[in-house]
Amino acid sequence: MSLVPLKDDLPSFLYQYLPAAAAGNASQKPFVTLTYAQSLDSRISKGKGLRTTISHPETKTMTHYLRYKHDAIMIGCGTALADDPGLNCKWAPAGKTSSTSSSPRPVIIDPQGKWDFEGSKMQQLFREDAGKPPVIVVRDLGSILKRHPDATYVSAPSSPAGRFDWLTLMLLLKSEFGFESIMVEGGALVINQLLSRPDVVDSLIVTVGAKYLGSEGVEVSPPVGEVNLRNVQWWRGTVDTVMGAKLDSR
Ligand SMILES: NC(=O)c1ccc[n+]([C@@H]2O[C@H](COP(=O)([O-])OP(=O)(O)OC[C@H]3O[C@@H](n4cnc5c(N)ncnc54)[C@H](O)[C@@H]3O)[C@@H](O)[C@H]2O)c1
Ligand SMILES: Nc1nc(=O)c(N)c(NC[C@H](O)[C@H](O)[C@H](O)COP(=O)(O)O)[nH]1
Repeated sequence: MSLVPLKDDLPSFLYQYLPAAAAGNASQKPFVTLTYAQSLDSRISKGKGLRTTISHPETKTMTHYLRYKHDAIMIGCGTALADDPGLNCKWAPAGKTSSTSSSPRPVIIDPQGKWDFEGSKMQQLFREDAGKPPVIVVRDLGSILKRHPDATYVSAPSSPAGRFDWLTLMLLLKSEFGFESIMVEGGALVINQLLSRPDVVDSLIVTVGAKYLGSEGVEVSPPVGEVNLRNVQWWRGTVDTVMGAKLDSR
């Protein structure tokens, strides 16, 4: 499925929130952009396991533009299992065509190795030379039941409860794979943790769709309570709005 054209004013609106704006900053950590689409009632899907369209076609194109600007795209395995996402980039600058090389490398946070690359949309795109194969972050390489030869598995240190620390994880992904920029697309569990990590997240880009998804929907609401933002700007599209911001560390 092809994308509608990128709105002319989006690149300048987005610029300060993208990795290029931080080029030259000598950081051990990759540039991390947290981005997702939510309804007016702060839901990112209609219900657990239900893939739900929130973005208007023009903000969907924006998401692919964001993918173009990052080395890697990260999701939790809840999203991989629910949505079977492709995670490639279908946007290209004028006069160019999208390709595998312009797609970010998918990174799946899957401590117990529940998601299988075999039979996935990601595998289909990889076979069609339209997307890169994923890096799958697990807790213990020895415990994965089905290993796929085209996927790369990496283990990360975890807490006794099985949680990875985000900063450690991002540093590991940069040192092992050379990712200078990582776009995190969700889902809720991942977003809710990262909203309180200004030490990890460099930019926040949220699409707000003009719809409600109801109380059964998967909610974004950080458990830590109040999260303050700075450098806030809004872009207004035909139906959606997009907020660009930085997490406030104070
Ligand atoms: N609208 C959007 O922009 C958007 C984006 C992504 C996903 N979604 C929706 O979100 C829903 C999925 O969200 P979710 O919260 O169920 O799943 P998720 O994608 O956040 O994945 C959760 C899983 O990731 C792993 N994980 C997360 N944090 C971890 C950590 N610190 N250490 C180790 N493992 C960790 C765990 O296995 C956990 O069960 C789906 O319905 C999907 O459609 C919407
Ligand atoms: N920007 C955005 N708007 C939406 O309305 C929506 N539902 C998502 N959801 C993000 C989630 O991660 C999806 O699984 C991937 O966006 C699917 O990716 P593909 O299109 O298959 O490449 N993201």
